[in-house]
Amino acid sequence: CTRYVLVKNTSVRQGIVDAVQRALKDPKVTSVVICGQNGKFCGGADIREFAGPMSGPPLVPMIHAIEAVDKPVAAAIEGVALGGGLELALGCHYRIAHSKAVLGLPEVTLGLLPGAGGSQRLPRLIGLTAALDLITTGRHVSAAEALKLGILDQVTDNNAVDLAVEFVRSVAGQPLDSRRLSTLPCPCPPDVDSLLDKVMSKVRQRSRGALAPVACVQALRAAASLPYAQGMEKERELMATLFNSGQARALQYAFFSQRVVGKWSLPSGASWDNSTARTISKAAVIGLGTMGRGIVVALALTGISVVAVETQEKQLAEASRVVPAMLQREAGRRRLATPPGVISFSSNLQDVSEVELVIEAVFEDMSLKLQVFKHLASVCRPGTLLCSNTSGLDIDQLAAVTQSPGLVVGMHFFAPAHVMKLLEVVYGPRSSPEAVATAMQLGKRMGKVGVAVGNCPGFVGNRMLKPYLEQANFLLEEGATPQQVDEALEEFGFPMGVFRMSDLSGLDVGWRIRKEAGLTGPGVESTRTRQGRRYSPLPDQMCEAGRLGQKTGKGWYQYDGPGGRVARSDPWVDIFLETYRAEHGLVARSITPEEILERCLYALINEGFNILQDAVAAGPEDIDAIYVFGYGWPRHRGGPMFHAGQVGLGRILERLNHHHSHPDVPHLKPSTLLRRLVAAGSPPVQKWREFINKERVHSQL
Ligand SMILES: CCC/C=C/C(=O)SCCNC(=O)CCNC(=O)[C@H](O)C(C)(C)COP(=O)([O-])OP(=O)([O-])OC[C@H]1O[C@@H](n2cnc3c(N)ncnc32)[C@H](O)[C@@H]1OP(=O)([O-])[O-]
Repeated sequence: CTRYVLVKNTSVRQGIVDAVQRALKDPKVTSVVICGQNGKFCGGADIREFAGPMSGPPLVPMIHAIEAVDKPVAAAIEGVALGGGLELALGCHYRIAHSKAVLGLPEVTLGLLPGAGGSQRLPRLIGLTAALDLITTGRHVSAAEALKLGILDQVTDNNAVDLAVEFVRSVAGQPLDSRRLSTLPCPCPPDVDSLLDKVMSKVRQRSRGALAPVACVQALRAAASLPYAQGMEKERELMATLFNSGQARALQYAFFSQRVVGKWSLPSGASWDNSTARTISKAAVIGLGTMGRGIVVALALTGISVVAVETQEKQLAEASRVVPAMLQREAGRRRLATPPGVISFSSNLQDVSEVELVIEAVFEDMSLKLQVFKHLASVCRPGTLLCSNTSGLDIDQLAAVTQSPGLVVGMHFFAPAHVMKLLEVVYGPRSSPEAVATAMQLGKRMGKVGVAVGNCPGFVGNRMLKPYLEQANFLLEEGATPQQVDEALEEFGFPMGVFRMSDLSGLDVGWRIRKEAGLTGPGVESTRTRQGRRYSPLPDQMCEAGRLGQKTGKGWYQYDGPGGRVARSDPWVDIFLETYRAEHGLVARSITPEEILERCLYALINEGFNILQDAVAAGPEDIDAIYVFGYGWPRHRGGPMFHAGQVGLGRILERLNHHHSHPDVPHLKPSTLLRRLVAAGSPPVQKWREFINKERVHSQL
């Protein structure tokens, strides 16, 4: 048995073919072990290669050739065996892995299916039911789980390559027929059709409009019902359709944008590679409402010790009971051991004096937050980082009441904070690179996708949401129903339309903010123009009628009772809208789903261009990551800015101009950046950063 170590570069496939051929010809070689380099088996195909024509030997025949070899071939899996990497291992006769290795077929997350025989070999190895789970979710599995599922033959805590060499030597000369997966039948449960139908409806529901999960189920149906060669033909056909779809491009863009945002930079020139983060081991959270509790759990899961402070005794008692259970549940969900005794509860702000970082998560009220920050500035030791979990308040104003404004940043979590992946790290004009780097690193430790954003009302996510919500309300005034608007948005791929979402989060949240902004409340005249802009008082009137959403059992929809989850249309809302229109002399017209999407989504996208223009976000990837990870934007549509590129910037500009010129649909004035991009020939989204920087240098923005 001779070892041929494979080169790790773009010619990996050629390397494998050459090495296997040499091994076959060499009479001294009785068996073969395929391993990776530097402790990594293979992360799969290079996703960047998908944009151009593939070079080198194709994967499918290469894997077939390996499977057909009449000397035993084992894959020695260290690090990762993902996508094409695992498909290669499935072509080997044996698979031996290190206990820390991770395996999976994540192609579905890139808009593809395991198109190098994976959709046909994996079910033959582990059965249809388990293969459906792995392939339609794309989830990674540990070596221990892979062993249990039957993907692996052996797992070791020692050197996997050494064990694989020993193993293949021990089986040399034994018959290999039963090890060639393509020749085996696919183990299926008796009710195979009903299983496939159930999984199909589940994937359709989970990722509405996404093509890849559906194609994965179709490929697995072929594995269950057709001979291997025909199954491969089906796999090839489905792969070709997916490969050329806009969805695959969108999902591959989303893969890279998730990584691009980690390489943050600020307008000052500070960036991820020239700023030093502090490592935090002790933190505090102030305020144990829904957000605070989730943040405590997210911190505790990283092993950071947390002082959880709540001054209201009743709330504190409840949090002390609920938070440990939340921690245990979340640790279980992530298959982690529950970190022991890392949380201490207190009603005394004085108890945060020894921590290195504080996250304030009190009620969204500036005067309350200012009070807390003043108090923290006097209690904490010098050098403590002070962060605010605000969803849109001015970070600079908070920084101004502390002795070290450079150590103040926003950490905007999304509810539930221990589950949702997005974290907006908000830097004010005085935030230091060290503070931003620390918050970003802390977010990464918590498993978040952190995006550094500038300080402005609503930051990126909520600032873009505002025109989107406005247009949705205007559409109700003009004749749409909440169901029509929601259905159009859900058809587009959002898990929930805007009104269903508003019912879930509570209509009073926005009502309070509008009252604080002087847009509604006692003494404010009930007109459709406020502070010089078109305004819809519909959501305020819903709140005044006590319809706060699910929590009151009534909102834009009706529910079975307070806390009910199933939304049903409510004739009360129809009458309410008719009365409102009559009072204001509005004549309901028929509104198409296309108009709903244009008005809501293009308004949001237009604000995205304004945000890029104002340098509140460093690039379109930042906005797209925020919307995909925090606002339910369908991942298979890449994000709002990517989507704008797919639709065509010229088309977006033309439709915005069209709606803007309509006398009763203001606020849709196209952004200067959008106009300039169109004038420059609509460059692809990957070129926008460069374009914006050039325009800025030439003072065109
Ligand atoms: C017929 C064909 C059938 C086959 C299909 C497939 O195989 S589909 C593929 C199926 N495979 C997958 O879906 C696996 C996708 N990859 C992953 O899940 C993770 O990267 C990881 C678990 C391998 C490592 O996680 P980690 O946290 O340790 O590291 P990290 O995530 O930060 O990445 C480090 C750098 O590597 C880059 N890069 C990584 N992978 C690829 C790639 N395949 N390609 C290109 N680039 C890739 C990544 O962009 C980053 O670059 P940067 O920003 O430094 O310039």
